[in-house]
Amino acid sequence: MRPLIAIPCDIRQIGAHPYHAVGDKYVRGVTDGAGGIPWLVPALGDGAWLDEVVDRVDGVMLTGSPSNIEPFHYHGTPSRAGTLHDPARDSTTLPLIRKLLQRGVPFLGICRGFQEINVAFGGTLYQHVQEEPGMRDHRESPDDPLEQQYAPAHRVAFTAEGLLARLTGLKEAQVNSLHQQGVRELAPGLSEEARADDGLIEAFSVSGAKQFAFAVQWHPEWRCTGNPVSQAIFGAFGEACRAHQSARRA
Ligand SMILES: N[C@@H](CCC(=O)NCCCC(=O)O)C(=O)O
Repeated sequence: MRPLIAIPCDIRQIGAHPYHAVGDKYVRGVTDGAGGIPWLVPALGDGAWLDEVVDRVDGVMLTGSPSNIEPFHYHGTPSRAGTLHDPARDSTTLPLIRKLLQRGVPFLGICRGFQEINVAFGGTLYQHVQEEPGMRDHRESPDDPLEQQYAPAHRVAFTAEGLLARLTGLKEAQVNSLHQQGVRELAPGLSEEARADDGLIEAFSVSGAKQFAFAVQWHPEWRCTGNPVSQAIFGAFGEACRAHQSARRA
């Protein structure tokens, strides 16, 4: 049996109606990268139903999204006019992350998901990384073809003897970059796993977690089977989900 891996949805407006949605590349990261069965979980907020989700799943993947976390969650200044938010997603994923840690469910965070884990643990974010002194512009050019948007954009150095270094056997990698927010203060309890040349934290794990609890600012789900670092990340996540599945059934 393949492990059941939950993917919390965004709310996307399509025509006149809001939809609960997850991008295809994330679904394929779960099927092709982690070897799991994806379960798209609607963004319905916290409640007893979320505890039941946590009880039933073998792992959770938190995706990227164009929307930004509402800054009051990290005591940030209000967003600029026109910023895209997704309060339904915030009110689902932030409590979910805390429940996952308590219940030992493996999780992988990507881009917005990486930022959510930091915020859920009490960290803060830069709202516009490119405006910080010495920081590069980490945004993609939205008019470029997808091939170019997801092409390697900059180097990240892996923390010596960290999880990424152990999983890949590498000291560094070139990664894609499609975000404008980023970790300002890393939350207590998180350990840095990779950093860009401008100093931005690009990956972390939860210190001392019993389960796989890891996140990256870049997008390993993009064509994950063609990239050795992405394969290592999804492979380890899938293995952790299978171990949790076995433990749940024992
Ligand atoms: N909005 C945040 C997070 C950026 C992010 O997750 N981008 C991915 C967009 C494409 C997708 O849906 O995968 C920021 O700007 O930092």
